[in-house]
Amino acid sequence: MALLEGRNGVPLRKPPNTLPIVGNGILFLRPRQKLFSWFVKCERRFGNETFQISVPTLPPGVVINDPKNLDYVFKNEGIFSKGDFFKKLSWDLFGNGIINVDGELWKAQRKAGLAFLNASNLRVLTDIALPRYLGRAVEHLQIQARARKVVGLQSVFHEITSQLMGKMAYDMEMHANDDFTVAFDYASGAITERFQNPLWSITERFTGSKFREALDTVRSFGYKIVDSAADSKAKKQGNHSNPESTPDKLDEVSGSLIQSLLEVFGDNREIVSDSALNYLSAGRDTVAQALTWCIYLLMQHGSIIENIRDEARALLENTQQTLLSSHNEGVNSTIFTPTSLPYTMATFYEALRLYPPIPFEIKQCERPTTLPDGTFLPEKSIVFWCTWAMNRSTTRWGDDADSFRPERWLTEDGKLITKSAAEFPVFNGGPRLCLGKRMAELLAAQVIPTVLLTFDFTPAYGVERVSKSSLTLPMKGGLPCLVKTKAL
Ligand code: HEM
Repeated sequence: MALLEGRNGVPLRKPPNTLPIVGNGILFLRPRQKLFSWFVKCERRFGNETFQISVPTLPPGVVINDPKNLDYVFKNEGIFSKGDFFKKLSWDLFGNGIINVDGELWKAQRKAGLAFLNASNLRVLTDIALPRYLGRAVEHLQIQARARKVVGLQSVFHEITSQLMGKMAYDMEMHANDDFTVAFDYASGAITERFQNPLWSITERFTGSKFREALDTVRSFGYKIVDSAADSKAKKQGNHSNPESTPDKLDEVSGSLIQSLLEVFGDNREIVSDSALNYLSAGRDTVAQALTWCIYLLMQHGSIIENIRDEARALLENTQQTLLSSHNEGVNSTIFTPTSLPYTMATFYEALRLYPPIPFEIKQCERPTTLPDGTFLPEKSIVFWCTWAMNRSTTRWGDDADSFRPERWLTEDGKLITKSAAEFPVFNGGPRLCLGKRMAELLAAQVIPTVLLTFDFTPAYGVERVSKSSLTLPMKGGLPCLVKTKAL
């Protein structure tokens, strides 16, 4: 394998404390919070300069921080692929799912996803499904408030996104605390550890029995989704032939993702199952985590909560609507959209900036290339960017980059500022831009004002919350809160 040569003939700098042989490997064994801080320190030391990283588990690699370089990576999907390295380590969990493949297999799954997330399905999501599941969450919180019980808010958000994805994508009832979810969480943590532990293939032989059990649970759930899709198709056909039955719009679109996958991949049960599981993980965990970190930050910034409430109340008053109404099943939250609530969306984006649900990204070079800053990358080398650190760059976000300040996302006349994917890579970019970006925004626009107008939240934890080991950013121990119902 070729070695890194440098930039315009000059060798790339290495981070301080790089050791002979193990390079920066020891750092990768430390808790992820320490690793995040290390990347932030490196970003502040090197700025936009690409630097070299050496970890015994990784092929030769560089860390990029310059949006110009990232833009080049996004636009050259043919050069920068998921690569053998990533695929090998995450294969047991993601298999042939969209997150783990390139080429034709990726294209076909992306097409199925685009069909699922079309405008008319998203309309059913915002107008019927979300108000229903959000309404159930509000009811649950009201009961907990009356009982003065501590509530785990991360689980509440997870429950909303599980029900939503379960019904719309798979036509299945799914919940946040089912065996599959627990097993998936465990397996995701174990896969992340593979990226840090050079001896994983040996250590897992001795310590991996729980991991293997978790993978079995995940896999059998994948097959359950596929089998249930076939049943549900038959049931629907039966209903249509019955003139008495009037399926609601949600029933009509439910299961549309799995049905598209079945159409594309026919009876290849394994690929359909891998793909379904990948979509499930991409679609429900990320949003639930983003909402959790957002409320966590808001609990430390009471004035921002008041601004969100004012914005949402003004909208309800102007349109003479009420949020909780006995006529609706669920809440009447449809009026809350990304366009109608710029301050709320600025807050959501600011939370995503400080706590990006996918904090690290890795690509591998399929052939030699040179980045726009002149860094030469040989075939198979790794390109690494840490969204967590890029989003805290003082060069790009100012001296207060560490502060939670939604106003930075607003123009003087209150309009939302948009950033390019390379400047703000939270949703990735280029042809592999997150397929669910719009869905995530629609969810945030309804969930955040609804819960803040209906409840006061008080932290029921003593220390700063951190993320646990995972490919995404779950809050370790969840977000325990005391909840008080507000008079509307
Ligand atoms: C705040 C919420 C979300 C964030 C921050 C987020 C972020 C991302 C990121 C960074 C990637 C690139 C991952 C990689 O290739 O390594 C991605 C891909 C993807 N996301 Fe999201 N996502 C979110 C919500 C959603 C939702 C709601 C869905 C709906 C199903 C979704 C579906 C996908 C899919 C299918 C991909 C793979 C796209 C491809 O490779 O072509 N995401 N997302």
